[in-house]
Amino acid sequence: MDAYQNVGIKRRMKRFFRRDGRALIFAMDHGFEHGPTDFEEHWEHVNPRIIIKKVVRAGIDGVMMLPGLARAAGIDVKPNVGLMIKLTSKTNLRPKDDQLLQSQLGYVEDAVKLGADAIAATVYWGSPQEDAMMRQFAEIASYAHDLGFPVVQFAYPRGPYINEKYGRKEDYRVVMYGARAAVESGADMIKTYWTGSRETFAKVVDAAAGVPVLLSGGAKTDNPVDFLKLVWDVIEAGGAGAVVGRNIFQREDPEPFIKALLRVVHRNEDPEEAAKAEGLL
Ligand SMILES: O=C(COP(=O)(O)O)[C@@H](O)[C@H](O)[C@H](O)COP(=O)(O)O
Repeated sequence: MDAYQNVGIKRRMKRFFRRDGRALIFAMDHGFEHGPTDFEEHWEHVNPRIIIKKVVRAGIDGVMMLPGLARAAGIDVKPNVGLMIKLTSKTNLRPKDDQLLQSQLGYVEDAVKLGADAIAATVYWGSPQEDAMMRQFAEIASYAHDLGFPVVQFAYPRGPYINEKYGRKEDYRVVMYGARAAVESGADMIKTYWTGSRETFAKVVDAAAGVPVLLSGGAKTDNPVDFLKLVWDVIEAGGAGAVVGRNIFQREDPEPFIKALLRVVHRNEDPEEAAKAEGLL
C-alpha cells in the first residue's frame, strides 16, 4: 500500500495532467517578475479575475500564480483546474547582481491554505547564488512531499559561467543539465527553456528520466501559429506540454488561442489545422 502522501501526490498530479500525460498551464506571475508593463498591450488582463475567468472558460488544465494573486483570483480557478502556487520569485527592480537569485516569498502552509494542487519554486542552475536556491528548493520539496503535494521546479540555467562556457542559456547541453539537476533534487514536474529543435529537446526529456518536462512559454510571437508550432515540436519531442503566460494574456482574445493550443497538446493536431478550427486563420 502506498503511504498517504504518495496518494496525495498522484491525485494532485492528475489535476494538471490528463490521461495522455500532458498539460497546458497558464502562468501569471509577470506583474511581480517582470512588472505590470507586461500587461500594457491588453491592459484589462492586469486584473487577474478577468484573465483567469477567460483561461478557465477556454478549458486550460492548470493555473500558476504567486500566493498573493491566488488570494485575489484563486477562487476563479474552478475545482477541475489545477492550481500551482509558486513560492519563490524576484522583481526586476533589484540590483543587477541580485537578479540571479529567486527569494522565497511564501510558505508551503500558504499554498495549502490557498487550496493548491502543486507547489513550485525556481532554481537558477549555474547562478552564483545556486547554493541558496538549492537549499530553498530542498526545504520546500521535502515539506511539500511530506504533505502529499507534487513539486514543480522551474529549472533555469542562468549565470556568467554558463554564458562563458556554452554561449547561451538555451544551449541544449545546459538545459539538459538543469532538467537532470531538477530530477535529482526531487522535482515531480520540470519547466524549462526551448532548446531550438525537436532533437535537442528530446534529449532534455530523456535526461529528465520520466519526470514530465513542460516548456516555459517565452515572449509572445506575432503570428499565433508560430507559437502553436513551437508547442507542437515540444509534444513531438516527448515534452509533457507547456506553461504559458505572455502568449496568452498579451493576445486580445486568448480563448480561441488556448483552444487551439489544447488541440495541439491533447489531440496531436497539426498547428495550422488547429488554428483554422478555432478561427485564428
Ligand atoms: O519563469 C518565468 C519568467 O522567466 P524569465 O525570467 O522571464 O525568463 C515565469 O515566471 C513565467 O511565468 C514563465 O516564463 C511563463 O510565462 P511566459 O514566458 O510564457 O510569459
